[in-house]
Amino acid sequence: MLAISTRGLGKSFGNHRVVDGLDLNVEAGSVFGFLGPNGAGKSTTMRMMLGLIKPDTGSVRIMNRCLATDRSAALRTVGSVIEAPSLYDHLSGHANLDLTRRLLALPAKEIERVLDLVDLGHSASRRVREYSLGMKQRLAIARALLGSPTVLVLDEPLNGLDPQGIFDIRNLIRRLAHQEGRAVVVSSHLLTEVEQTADHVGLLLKGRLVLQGSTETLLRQQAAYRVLVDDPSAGKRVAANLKLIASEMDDHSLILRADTNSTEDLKAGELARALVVAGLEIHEFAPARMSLEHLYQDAVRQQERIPA
Ligand SMILES: Nc1ncnc2c1ncn2[C@@H]1O[C@H](COP(=O)(O)OP(=O)(O)OP(=O)(O)O)[C@@H](O)[C@H]1O
Repeated sequence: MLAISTRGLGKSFGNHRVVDGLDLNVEAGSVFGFLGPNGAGKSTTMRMMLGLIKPDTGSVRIMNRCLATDRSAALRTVGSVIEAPSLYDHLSGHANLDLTRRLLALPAKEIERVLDLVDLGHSASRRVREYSLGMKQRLAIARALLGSPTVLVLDEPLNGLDPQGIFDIRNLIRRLAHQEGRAVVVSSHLLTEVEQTADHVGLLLKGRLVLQGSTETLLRQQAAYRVLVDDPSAGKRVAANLKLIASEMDDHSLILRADTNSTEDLKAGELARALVVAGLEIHEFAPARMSLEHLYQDAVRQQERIPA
């Protein structure tokens, strides 16, 4: 089931087409990583998903309700944290949540439930000004969870966090999707983090969706090999002759792969033969995993070939 879908979603500011014909599909009970560099249009898209700004073209459906024609029913199923969490620093975590709980006319026990979910029960009576950024982020997510929305939209929730903060938020996001059955949309430009968190990804470049699908499937689509040879520079030349993309790792091994836009598959035998024929000594040769970073670089290269 689709928790959020957009069809032909578009938005311009003046002459600048910031979001251009997006068909996004966010599955229920899964994490959707919304990727793209700064200025790609992620926040604008999320704002349209939440009804904060009006699209020029296209539509948004949330839990099968049309945002334009059934706005309050559609938005009732969504919680969000957009940009920096706006919390009252001089109040406790509990008091911050209580303000929103009262506005939503929810029972008092709802606060304990969301505090438990984000693992902040022990710090609930402390003032928010004493919280780390990661704790503030978790508190903001707790607030978004008041009322048990089935969909959560989080804009850059990992920004500015230290490794422990990232780890906590990543686990929380996965738990909310996989154990609690919510759809969580997470925007980010941190490819490695999203690769470890998101079940599905969508990559936005200059307002256009250039890649969308299951993270696992996208990464498995194309063969890649990790090769350690005695002369990495010569290895790179062999790769270039075979029209392969070569990335040199810190240990001087090479990750060799076909461009994801190429229809040619990379054959291990052909590659090994070419390296040997070039007089290289192969110390290691093993299948390698593609990364979102690779897919991202390919998508950027592809887009540069297409005139805007
Ligand atoms: N209200 C606005 N008026 C004019 N231009 C805007 C407005 N909001 C966003 N933009 C422009 O639209 C483009 C996309 O911005 P957006 O914030 O959606 O990108 P983003 O992918 O979320 O990037 P970032 O991570 O930097 O926020 C940018 O060029 C931005 O300057």
